[in-house]
Amino acid sequence: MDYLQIKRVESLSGNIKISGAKNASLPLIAMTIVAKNSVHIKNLPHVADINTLLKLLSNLGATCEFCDDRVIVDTSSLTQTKATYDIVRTMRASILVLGPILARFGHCEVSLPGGCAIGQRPVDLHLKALEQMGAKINIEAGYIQATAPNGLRGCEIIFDKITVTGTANIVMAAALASGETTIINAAREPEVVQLCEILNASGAKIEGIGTAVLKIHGTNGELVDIKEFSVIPDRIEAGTYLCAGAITRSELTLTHVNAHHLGSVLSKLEDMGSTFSITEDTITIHPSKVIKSIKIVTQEYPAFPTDMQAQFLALATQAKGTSIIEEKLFENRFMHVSELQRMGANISLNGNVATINGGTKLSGTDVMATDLRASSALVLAGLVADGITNVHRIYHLDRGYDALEKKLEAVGANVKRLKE
Ligand SMILES: CC(=O)N[C@H]1[C@@H](OP(=O)(O)OP(=O)(O)OC[C@H]2O[C@@H](n3ccc(=O)[nH]c3=O)[C@H](O)[C@@H]2O)O[C@H](CO)[C@@H](O)[C@@H]1O
Ligand SMILES: C=C(OP(=O)(O)O)C(=O)O
Repeated sequence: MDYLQIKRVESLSGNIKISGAKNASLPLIAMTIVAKNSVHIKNLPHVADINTLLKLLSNLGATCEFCDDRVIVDTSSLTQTKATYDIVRTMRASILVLGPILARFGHCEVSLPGGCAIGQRPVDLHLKALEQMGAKINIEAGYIQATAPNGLRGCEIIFDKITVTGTANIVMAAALASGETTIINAAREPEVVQLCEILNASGAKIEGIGTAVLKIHGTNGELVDIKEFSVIPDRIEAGTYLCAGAITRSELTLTHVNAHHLGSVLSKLEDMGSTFSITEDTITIHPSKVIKSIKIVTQEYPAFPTDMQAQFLALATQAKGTSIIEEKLFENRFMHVSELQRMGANISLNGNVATINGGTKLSGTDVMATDLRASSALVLAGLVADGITNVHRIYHLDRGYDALEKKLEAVGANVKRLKE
């Protein structure tokens, strides 16, 4: 198994190119199931989750030609409609194939994803919405069995909670359904916006894109003609490298990035003392010597993302004073706290609220990554910890960070991928 060895660095400098967004690529790859043509997707990140979803589609009968950061997916030969446990257990986002396969074939089986390291993460809202659209859903032997022999029908869906993949799933299903579907309390994340925009550019009709109410006019089973497109930049990867600049007090420039997607992250970093120079596709962080303490509550977009909570928690260990971070999305997303404590951080946890008494000296040691963003939080801590930090179980990190150690090394960090 690989691990990352990180040595303390005085400072970083240079440019980091941001990759395409994992969380945008996944629904966009699933979307190829509702296409009548082969689809050319550009700017995909080199991360394990993308390979997993492409493997799932290949198992179902699609052809996927992957070259560098591009893929051509052709689902015209897709015949299988069962997403099996061996793949779904490695990536929850496999649930994204449920809506499109059901809408196209009238039946689909997907292994129940179950919980994961950050929380229970049920898919009840996806299933309830599909039932409202006329699907019959049966859960048997760990599988979701969904049928809609007469096709899905548009209707009004009110999500009790905002769900990102739930919104994406229903948007794709509704695009092929008959009639009009209204999703109330829809997710407004840029990744959902891109999915809707690509579908619209391909002949679908979705109104209210980027708002909490989406109106989707179904094509009544007619597959859509999807044009070639490029995945939006990864705002969470970008946020992570901005935290690397802030924690090492280094000026870094991110390229191929969209600052409009990073409003709440930039605003919190500003509150902590950093300033920024921003162009259409670059962000340069000018960090302050003294990092100020912060108060953060994770919420749905456009508020502060849960996917940046662990990285800001690592940053807060180096701030002057006491920071408070409240996690509102996932009940178990503080697993990095005990590892940061082992490095010397002064953090107390009370339910879903972490209190971080900053300004502690961290010392490098062996630490265990517990999930994707916990992994990058430990890397950030390792950049400023005395001695050597070894981050183990980085298969979590590899799910969602494209060449993290290479990107950090290129700006002067001492990060090496080694074998156990
Ligand atoms: C691949 C992808 O895009 N992953 C992102 C997506 O995950 P994902 O789409 O899985 O997260 P959701 O937005 O669905 O989850 C939000 C909250 O709703 C709950 N919920 C969700 C669905 C449901 O049927 N029932 C239910 O109770 C979840 O447990 C969670 O508490 O959004 C999360 C929240 O921004 C991010 O952390 C993930 O990085
Ligand atoms: C939680 C994340 O991803 P997933 O929903 O795929 O687990 C993430 O990207 O931080």
